[in-house]
Amino acid sequence: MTAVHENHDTAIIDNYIRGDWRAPAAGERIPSLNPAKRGEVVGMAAASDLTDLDEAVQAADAARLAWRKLTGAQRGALLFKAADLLESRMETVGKTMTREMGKTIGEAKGETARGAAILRYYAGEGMRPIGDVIPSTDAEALMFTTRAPLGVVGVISPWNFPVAIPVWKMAPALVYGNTVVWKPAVETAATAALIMRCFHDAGFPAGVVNMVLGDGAVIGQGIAAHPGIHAVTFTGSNRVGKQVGQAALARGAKYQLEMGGKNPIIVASDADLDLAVDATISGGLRSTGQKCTATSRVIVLSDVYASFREKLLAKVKALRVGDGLDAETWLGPCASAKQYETVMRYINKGIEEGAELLTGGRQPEEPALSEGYYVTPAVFDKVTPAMTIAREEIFGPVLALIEARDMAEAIALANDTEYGLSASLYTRDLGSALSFIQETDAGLVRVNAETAGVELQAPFGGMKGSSSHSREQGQAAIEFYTSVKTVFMKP
Ligand SMILES: NC(=O)C1=CN([C@@H]2O[C@H](COP(=O)(O)OP(=O)(O)OC[C@H]3O[C@@H](n4cnc5c(N)ncnc54)[C@H](O)[C@@H]3O)[C@@H](O)[C@H]2O)C=CC1
Ligand SMILES: O=C(O)CCC(=O)C(=O)O
Repeated sequence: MTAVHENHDTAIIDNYIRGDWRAPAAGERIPSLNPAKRGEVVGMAAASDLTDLDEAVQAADAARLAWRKLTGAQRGALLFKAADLLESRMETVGKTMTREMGKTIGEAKGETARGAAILRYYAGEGMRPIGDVIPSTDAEALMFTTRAPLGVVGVISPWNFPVAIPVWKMAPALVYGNTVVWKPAVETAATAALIMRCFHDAGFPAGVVNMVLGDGAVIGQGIAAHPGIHAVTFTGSNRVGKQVGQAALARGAKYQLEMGGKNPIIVASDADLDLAVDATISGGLRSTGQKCTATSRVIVLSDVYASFREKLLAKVKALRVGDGLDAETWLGPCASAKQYETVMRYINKGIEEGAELLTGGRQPEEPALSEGYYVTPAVFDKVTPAMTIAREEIFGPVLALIEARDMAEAIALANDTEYGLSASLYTRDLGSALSFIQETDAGLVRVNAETAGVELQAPFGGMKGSSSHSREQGQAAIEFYTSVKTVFMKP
């Protein structure tokens, strides 16, 4: 059985275990739906149970000794092949991603290209140093560090970056000699199957990389608690992330969590307001605001507040909402009914708590869009730091304008959150930029650039409640996916 029957509109999406596509043991399926067209089923994904998970863990365990014995260059060569395949399938992957979770086709193809670039980056890591020689106090001894893989790594990934996130977790796990059991979000199961197909066609040995689809509470929690899984990496909500971390900690497994954000952009009095407006829109509303790095709080200094608000509103009102497959669309639907309901709940809460909705926050009026989970981009004015829309992650196209008297107050407001993922400042003043860099509590600090958009070769992760204080991507990945061995050797 193949994973995705591309010529049909509805794909049958099986698990991928021990190098083969497998129907779930219990025969159950969950639909992956098109959020732009209520009722359109993109794929019927395996609704696996713990029997399927056990089989995948056994396959990953059986494959790991042979896999770790390969050289990094040999493992990297397979990742290079997977990168070429993913790149060559960009159209199909991009289109499937847009149909499953709604982001525009341009963003979806861009993300697929990013996935290929991440695979290539980690393919190259197979040839790079993995340790240091440390002078010993014993003249006859050679002392050095090397790194060992952890074993079987469980990967739990969300739907908002269905290619980039799992790839930036699986590629380093694999190149450093681990085997993988991956549970993608079921909302993007068809996209996940296309990634697995690249690994399969690249010739990865059976069992090295496995995919088990299913309900998060069953398979995700099953991965976190499974005694055969040595480390767990998770991206998603704070609520689930904490459960995953606790389950892994309880059995002594290594874990890494990347969770939410409530990311601020500060617009200083001397900022180029046009650039700041563009960054606010791009950072806050691209991918329909469904990025952990999305701009959510827009903190503007009093003396430019009114002119910034006017420029922002004019541009936000002109954004075109529609099906992500339509080349004219700037903003697609929310990814699912659940996400749509969450966003509408926050918009209503904002109004109830006294913020002023200046634009958007409604279903678009075009009849052609009545079948999708669309929300017009919303801008709230008169937002105070205590309001729910200023405190909780919304994950939707909602911007909250907050006024600050001066830079000191703006930075204090920016830090007034349980999260600490990304923060941005628009200014021309070096002093303000330096104070912001030093004082802001965020893992990603951006000056004259939007809050979203991470570079694959740089460490990525948050402070405070946004992460387990670890970093992903770039050279930082080696810290999670390997264990350091200090070797002391004498003749
Ligand atoms: N940091 C980020 O990039 C993301 C943040 N979110 C936030 O989470 C909110 C809810 O989105 P969801 O898709 O429901 O996120 P979620 O945290 O439920 O899902 C993320 C992943 O965890 C899995 N999962 C769900 N329950 C689990 C459990 N009990 N144990 C282990 N794994 C489990 C899911 O199947 C998915 O693969 C969003 O509104 C947004 O605020 C969602 C997706 C990504
Ligand atoms: O901003 C980005 O490029 C990455 C965002 C991200 O990691 C996320 O939303 O989960």
